[in-house]
Amino acid sequence: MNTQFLLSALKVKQIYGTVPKEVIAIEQDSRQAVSGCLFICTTGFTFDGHDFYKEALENGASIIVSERNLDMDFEKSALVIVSDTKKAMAILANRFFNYPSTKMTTFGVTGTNGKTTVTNLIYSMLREEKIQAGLSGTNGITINDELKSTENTTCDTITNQRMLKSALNNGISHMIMEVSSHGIAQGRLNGIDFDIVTFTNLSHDHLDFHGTMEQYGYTKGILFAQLGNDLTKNKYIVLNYDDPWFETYKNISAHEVISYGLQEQSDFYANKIIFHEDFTEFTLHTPEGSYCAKMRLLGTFNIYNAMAAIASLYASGSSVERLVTILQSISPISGRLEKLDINAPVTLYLDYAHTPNAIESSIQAVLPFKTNRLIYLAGTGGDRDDEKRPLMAEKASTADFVILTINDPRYENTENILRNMEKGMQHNNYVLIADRKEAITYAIEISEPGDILIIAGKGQENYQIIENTKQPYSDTRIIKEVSYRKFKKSKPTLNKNS
Ligand SMILES: CC(=O)N[C@H]1[C@@H](OP(=O)(O)OP(=O)(O)OC[C@H]2O[C@@H](n3ccc(=O)[nH]c3=O)[C@H](O)[C@@H]2O)O[C@H](CO)[C@@H](O)[C@@H]1O[C@H](C)C(=O)N[C@@H](C)C(=O)N[C@H](CCC(=O)O)C(=O)O
Ligand SMILES: Nc1ncnc2c1ncn2[C@@H]1O[C@H](COP(=O)(O)OP(=O)(O)OP(=O)(O)O)[C@@H](O)[C@H]1O
Repeated sequence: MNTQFLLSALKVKQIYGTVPKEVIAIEQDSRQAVSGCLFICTTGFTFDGHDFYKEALENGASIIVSERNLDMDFEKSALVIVSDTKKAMAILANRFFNYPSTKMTTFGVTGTNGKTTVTNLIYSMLREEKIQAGLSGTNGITINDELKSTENTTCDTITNQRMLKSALNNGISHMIMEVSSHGIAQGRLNGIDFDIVTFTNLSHDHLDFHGTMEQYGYTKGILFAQLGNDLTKNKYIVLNYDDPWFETYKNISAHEVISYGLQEQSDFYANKIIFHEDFTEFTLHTPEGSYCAKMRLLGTFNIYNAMAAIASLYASGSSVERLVTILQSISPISGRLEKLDINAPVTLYLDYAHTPNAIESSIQAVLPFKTNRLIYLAGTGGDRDDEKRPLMAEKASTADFVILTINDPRYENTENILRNMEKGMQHNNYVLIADRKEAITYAIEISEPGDILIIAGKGQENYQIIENTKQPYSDTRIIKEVSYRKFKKSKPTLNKNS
């Protein structure tokens, strides 16, 4: 791209040296810098990108964008000083990739729980309609059904713009993005022209980062504000009417609100709910009429997720009747209260619950089928929100027996994590087992015919974070091996992803 044109998007404070005619790439990570690229220095939580400009130059960067003067040879490369490199990064990335989000229907889904489920439902429904759709979130980026893993649920600004551009080049017309509160707070979404933003719910999580629930809620609200005030475009906010943040969020943007919930006041509401062991039935009332809905997803929380997805697609112009038909055929989302086929006299669910509210929701979902004991394995991560730990154990206490363990220890002392969680236990039927594999083995070993087991915390993730490295790890693999040993009924079917 022509450098003058690119830089004219900014109020530049000072330019040292002569800028080259063209910029061939933009990068914020010196390790990714390539010949002829523009490197932007941003200050992070761990490093200051300004400390890496020399590495970027060695890798061939021809322009450095910085907040301060740097010791450089201006004969060889140029230095552009701006007041806020994070803001500049989004402005430059959007211009460099030519504003791809403005050329697609772009969905953003945020909330404490349910983002992956709702985004996957929207994606699957669109794919079922043969619409070219892309998806980004906790499981990575999927373009044309091809999955690429990513570091974050919500990628950094430049990766986002590159992804959107690549999606556009691949013919994608609808992009669905999981939006984390970290992503919003760090401006990773700046410049993304969302058409529909959807809110699932807000409950205790990530307070190590946000400090208070108010700050956490405020941060989520920024996404709704970012829909803007330009009413020449039809944009929508899809909100959970039953969440206490509904009233706050509904007034944040000038755009129309579409609400969903279990109360008649919502635009989309569900009643006459019948829970079956393998599916759920309910009547869905919508602005287009009432329908008998059926889905293979379980629990009241998934009725909320299904309504969030349907209401979001209704906002983008889909027919509700058609969406209700498609919903029936959608498979449960991998690792989200997913019933695993282990050919045993117990029922075992793999779940990703790692917040107090999610644990409560997953337990509520299986209670209608409980005939014997409910055994719940709850895990949490090290070096993250420690306030939620006792609250998680408190919610898990609804189960008859609880195993407290760890998801990703990182650098934290495992004893410390478990003792923290233990404080919330409401009865004495529990054990603390730091090693997750041992904990899962224990849960299955003590199970008896008729028991329900929920193995929560990691879902289908294929790693465990120990110190700062991701070690290969899989709950599914352990579950299948141990249950085969215990029940010896069928050989476990393991594929390379399990
Ligand atoms: C705490 C946090 O959110 N950190 C995120 C942040 O990293 P950071 O601020 O620490 O960046 P840094 O490592 O200090 O680097 C600063 C700058 O120096 C540059 N640098 C750094 C090193 C080097 O050698 N060369 C170099 O140029 C970096 O590219 C960067 O531009 O910005 C990075 C780029 O956007 C993110 O990848 C990183 O996510 C880390 C890995 C992370 O674990 N984040 C979690 C908390 C997170 O964001 N989670 C949410 C999901 C939460 C949920 O819902 O469960 C998510 O969206 O993933
Ligand atoms: N709408 C909901 N309300 C409450 N709990 C939910 C809801 N949807 C999902 N859950 C619970 O949260 C877990 C994680 O679901 P999901 O992955 O869809 O959420 P998420 O917001 O993407 O999570 P994360 O941000 O951690 O990736 C599920 O396994 C389930 O236990």
